[in-house]
Amino acid sequence: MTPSARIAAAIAVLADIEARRRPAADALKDWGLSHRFAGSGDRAAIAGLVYDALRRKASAAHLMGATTSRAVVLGMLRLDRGLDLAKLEKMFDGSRFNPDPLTADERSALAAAADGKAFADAPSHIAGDYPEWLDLPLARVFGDDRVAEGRALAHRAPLDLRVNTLAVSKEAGRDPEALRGTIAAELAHLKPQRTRWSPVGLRVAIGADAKSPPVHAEPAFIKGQIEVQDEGSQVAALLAAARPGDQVIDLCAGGGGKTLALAASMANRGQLYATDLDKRRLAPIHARLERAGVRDVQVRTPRPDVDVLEDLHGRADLVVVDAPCTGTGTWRRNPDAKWRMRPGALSERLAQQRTVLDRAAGLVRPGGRIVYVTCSLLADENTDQIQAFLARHPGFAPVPAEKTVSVLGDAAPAFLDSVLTFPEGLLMTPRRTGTDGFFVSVLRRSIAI
Ligand SMILES: C[S@@+](CC[C@H](N)C(=O)[O-])C[C@H]1O[C@@H](n2cnc3c(N)ncnc32)[C@H](O)[C@@H]1O
Repeated sequence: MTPSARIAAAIAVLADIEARRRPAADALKDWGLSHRFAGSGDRAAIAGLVYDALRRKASAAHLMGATTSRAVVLGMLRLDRGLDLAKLEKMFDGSRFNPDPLTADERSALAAAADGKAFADAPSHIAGDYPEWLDLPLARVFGDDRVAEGRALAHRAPLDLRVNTLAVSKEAGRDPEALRGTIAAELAHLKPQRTRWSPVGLRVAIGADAKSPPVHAEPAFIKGQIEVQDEGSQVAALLAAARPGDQVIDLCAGGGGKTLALAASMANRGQLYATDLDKRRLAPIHARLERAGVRDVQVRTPRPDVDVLEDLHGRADLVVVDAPCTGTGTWRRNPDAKWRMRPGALSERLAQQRTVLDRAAGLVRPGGRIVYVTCSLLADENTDQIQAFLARHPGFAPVPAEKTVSVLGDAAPAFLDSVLTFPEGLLMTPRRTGTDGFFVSVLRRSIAI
């Protein structure tokens, strides 16, 4: 397919998403099924156009003065891909498979982008590309920076990998930097860069038209030496500071992303218990633990009316609560979710977070810690949730961010400068740390019972 035909296809897929209010992934899948001639490169490029258009949906529509899928794609091509009027005229030529020629209105809207005034009077939620109802909640956290934070969330995320020190260590010694170097050399064809904060992270940039590389087919992945994990998630697991020999509970283990990282910090020594409310979410963890060479994890699959952690009450050195949340910090990766999110979903998550935090409180030993993590940017799910927890559980106190970050070693001071800090914890964002948005709060239980 030509670049123009791909654009026409992306406009059709977006129109389907809007008309049938369906998830982008479903609409893209259907398009693929009914256009079997399209190769994998075409499909990836069309998906890239659709997701980029969703990322810039509000600003692109504002620029074009229309909310149609064609307007949103045109606005995105101008704002995000930097295509100027002359280039767009050539691509929108109306020939077979290509989009119709530009109208006079479209031409003048696109020309206006060049003078930089198109957003001078735009409200924050349009300039920052997020839903209007979230303007106040985001203003509460970021103030006037919310537009810049929203813009950073409207860019594509890179592909981040975590080097699994458990699986590589036999070949290169235990020094994480040496292990990272070994894997970086093995993946040289992907041009990985060392991540800034995580000492075991590698970052692969992905171009606008490029597919995500098939990491799952890499020998290093098959051998369990790398995992796909956003650097923010890696850092959140590092800040939990699980140590070899600890008794650790991962209460919301899901598919095990954090569990695997915690197990690596513990160097397979001690005991890590992984559980989740939903056994279907937990199921993939078994194969992942096996592939990663993790030996110190017991998976406790939930059972109806049974407390599968009953024997662990008041015993854990560390309980990690990777809480269910709105995912507002991951909008780079899920631009579709950004526009689909509703206030009802927030209240539901808040109730779940309360339940799981209260459960965690009963599991920690005196002197032990809860590490509460969300991939949300909203105060309701982060600082407010922790304040309410501390009011219900006066035996816990937050550990200051300055102390929490010390596990990052040489990177700690710059990391502390980059994050937003609160008495209850710290917040990473794409704009500040180049990661997904993650809130981390460390809560220590007092020794006195
Ligand atoms: C953010 S996801 C976890 C992601 C996972 N830790 C990872 O890194 O791949 C949140 C998880 O919390 C689980 N959950 C929700 N309510 C819970 C509860 N009351 N107790 C335990 N888990 C719960 C959900 O099923 C979901 O898998």
